Amino acid sequence: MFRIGLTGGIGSGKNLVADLLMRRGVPVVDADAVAHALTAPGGAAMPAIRQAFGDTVIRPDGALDRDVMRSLIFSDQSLRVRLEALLHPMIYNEMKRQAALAQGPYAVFAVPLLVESGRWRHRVQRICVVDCEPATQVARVQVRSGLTPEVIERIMSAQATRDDRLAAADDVVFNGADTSLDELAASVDALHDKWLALAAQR
Ligand SMILES: CC(C)(COP(=O)(O)OP(=O)(O)OC[C@H]1O[C@@H](n2cnc3c(N)ncnc32)[C@H](O)[C@@H]1O)[C@@H](O)C(=O)NCCC(=O)NCCS
Ligand SMILES: Nc1ncnc2c1ncn2[C@@H]1O[C@H](COP(=O)(O)OP(=O)(O)OP(=O)(O)O)[C@@H](O)[C@H]1O
Repeated sequence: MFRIGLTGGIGSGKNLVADLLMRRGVPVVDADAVAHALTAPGGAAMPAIRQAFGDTVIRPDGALDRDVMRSLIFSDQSLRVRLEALLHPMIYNEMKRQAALAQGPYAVFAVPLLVESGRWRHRVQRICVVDCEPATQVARVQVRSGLTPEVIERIMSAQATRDDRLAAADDVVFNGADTSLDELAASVDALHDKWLALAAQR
């Protein structure tokens, strides 16, 4: 199957683009969704997380305490590396399992850290970047999560820069501060047509 990697910085609009594609019947395998399932109560990653980070990162219901873990990993790079080393292979394996069930001319892999990670780049035929101004990322995430601009900027500094991401892109969906949802849907429709045509040529 033709494979598209969909990526973008925090708050760029990746989830919106993925939803628009899903509404067009495209199978989307989503790294964030898999990561959340692995760290939910009873999630498969929780025993290893408890072992590596201790009980303070576990909520009473057995789920990952996301606020505690966020403050740990975005203030200490070695802890972020430790969490990623544990979670990323599990995320990847589960995404592979889900992808094997996908049907259709092409599938989309939504991966926030696609450009940063060596794992994905060569496993997709195209990279699509959802792009917006960094200030728009901060504003959107602030509204959505209530995190402070300082915390959001710290998360952004653990990600590829806008330029690095754009340099890796085969396709770009611009979703800036002034992009309406109708404009975003029109960009997604155009890409969907393009990817269907490319998938048909293979
Ligand atoms: C730190 C955690 C607990 C915070 O949880 P929270 O619910 O606030 O965020 P969520 O998981 O929904 O991620 C939101 C966004 O944060 C950014 N982000 C998450 N993890 C990372 C990371 N390791 N490095 C850089 N950015 C990250 C991405 O843009 C992602 O889309 C969580 O992000 C996590 O477990 N991260 C490690 C797993 C990972 O690397 N996930 C990225 C997708 S593979
Ligand atoms: N063009 C837009 N118009 C209005 N709201 C938008 C637009 N693009 C994104 N948003 C809003 O901004 C927030 C972030 O978008 P979204 O969740 O799609 O981003 P993301 O890149 O998946 O973020 P993350 O990396 O944090 O998961 C959401 O609340 C979304 O509804």
